[in-house]
Amino acid sequence: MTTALEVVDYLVLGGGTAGCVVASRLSEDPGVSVALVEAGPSDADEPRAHAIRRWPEMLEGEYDLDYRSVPQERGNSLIRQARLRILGGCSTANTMITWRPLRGDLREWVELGADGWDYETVNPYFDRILAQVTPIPPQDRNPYLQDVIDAAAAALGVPVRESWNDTEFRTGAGYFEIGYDPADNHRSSASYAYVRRGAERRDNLHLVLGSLVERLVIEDGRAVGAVVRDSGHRVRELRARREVVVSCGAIDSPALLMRSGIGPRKVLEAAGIDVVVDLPGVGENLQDHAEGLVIWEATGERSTVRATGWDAGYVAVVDDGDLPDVSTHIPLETWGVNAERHGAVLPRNNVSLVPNVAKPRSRGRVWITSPDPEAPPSIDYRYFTDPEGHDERMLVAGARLARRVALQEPFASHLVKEVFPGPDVRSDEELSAVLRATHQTVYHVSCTCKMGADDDPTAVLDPRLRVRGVDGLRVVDASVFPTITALNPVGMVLTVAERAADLIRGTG
Ligand SMILES: Cc1cc2nc3c(=O)[nH]c(=O)nc-3n(C[C@H](O)[C@H](O)[C@H](O)COP(=O)(O)OP(=O)(O)OC[C@H]3O[C@@H](n4cnc5c(N)ncnc54)[C@H](O)[C@@H]3O)c2cc1C
Repeated sequence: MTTALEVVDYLVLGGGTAGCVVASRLSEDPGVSVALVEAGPSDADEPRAHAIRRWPEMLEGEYDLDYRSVPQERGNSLIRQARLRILGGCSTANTMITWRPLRGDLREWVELGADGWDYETVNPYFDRILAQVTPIPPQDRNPYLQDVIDAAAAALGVPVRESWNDTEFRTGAGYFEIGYDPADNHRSSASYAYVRRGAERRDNLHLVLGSLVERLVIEDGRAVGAVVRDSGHRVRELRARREVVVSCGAIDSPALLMRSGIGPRKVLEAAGIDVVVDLPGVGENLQDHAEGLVIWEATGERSTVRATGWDAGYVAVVDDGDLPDVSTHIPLETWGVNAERHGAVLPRNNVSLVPNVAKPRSRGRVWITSPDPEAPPSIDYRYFTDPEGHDERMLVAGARLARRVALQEPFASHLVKEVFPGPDVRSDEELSAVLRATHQTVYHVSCTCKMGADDDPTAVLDPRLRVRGVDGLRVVDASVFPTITALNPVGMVLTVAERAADLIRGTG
């Protein structure tokens, strides 16, 4: 149903990955009304959103907010952070590599004060996910990827995995599990799985599309609604009888809180916004996965068979923890723009490995400088700034692992020579400098409205995802993570949203 009511029981702001789950689950109860407010359009008539292998065509176009950062002290200052303004949000343009929550990530969350987010409690929520998550079947398996998987397993001594989500692991190599239907390559986004396949026909779910939330309405310490502006610049107020849920993603959720007067006093005052709650953690604690790049000139031609083109990889432990330290994707086409900008001349026939820092310790921030809801927030990732140098060490370690894999058959036979960073770049210092200057984001920005313990002044949310200092207001999306997941986060975003629906309904 697409007409909007002015007053509903639950207002869900942001119809992205998490927002679609929450609105769909809450509207299962015909006795409540839910409005899902999304700045972008429906994905229903966008063919590039349906075929998951067309995901690159969704980037840097009309749906992509394409956020830039402030200059980076130690990382790449030219990162383009894709954020999708369309129903389903980033799940409508991503590669949907989906992992069951890792026990080690949740252990860390509980240690940081997220009571109730232990593995035993959270893990069953992954099994509720409606997105079709599947190991890649034979018809979509590219034989070149199989060669790299086999080489990685042999070179690094990790097992080849046929599937991942049915077991607990620290290491492995294999095709990933992906949210799609292999029969027709249809993306299983949150929009498709949760809203368009059923929930949108419910009378009690109101889709309010093309509507930007300017700010929350807070009265007497309680969130009671939101001011929204549609594409015709008509501004109106929507109100919630029960709760307001913010699901605008790890960049725009803190920005919306700040525009509404919830955030660090200094930031709000500098932006000319009246302080409603001085909450210093809003926008802080930003984490992202930075990925390095190693490129080789390749021999011969390779098959173009694919599910998404980013279908496989390996995860490895460098130190001795219970989580992977390095996660490496094996792309079918090299994303070479950062290397070329650095002066690399790439042969037409090339292949690459992209190792990312799985558990980064650096913390960045996002903040606003104006009350204008269309003004892009400022982002400072502060990549590779952790005092112990852990992130830099893992970036270098990831590139060294990639070089080891390249020496191993059957991958070695695909390669002529390394062309980037190049065989002359040998010392840790040299490797670090080149990799840091040219790294890419894996688009996993998170943790900017983290949940945490009562005595943590930087925790924006309590462990039931309620915003501290305001009644009737929760945040549900990748921003609530206390720390970033070691692997691709969308499985955890969906899991968190499933659990959030129970917390909101009072059944979890
Ligand atoms: C290119 C790309 C590839 C990726 N690949 C993978 C992958 O393979 N596996 C994986 O695990 N993760 C992947 N990710 C990351 C993953 O998709 C995200 O972490 C996840 O989807 C974030 O979900 P979210 O609900 O936090 O935010 P989003 O999905 O971004 O949803 C936020 C929504 O809020 C809306 N919104 C924002 N502000 C407002 C406002 N003021 N008013 C109204 N609406 C608003 C947005 O339009 C958007 O729809 C990828 C991301 C990208 C961009």
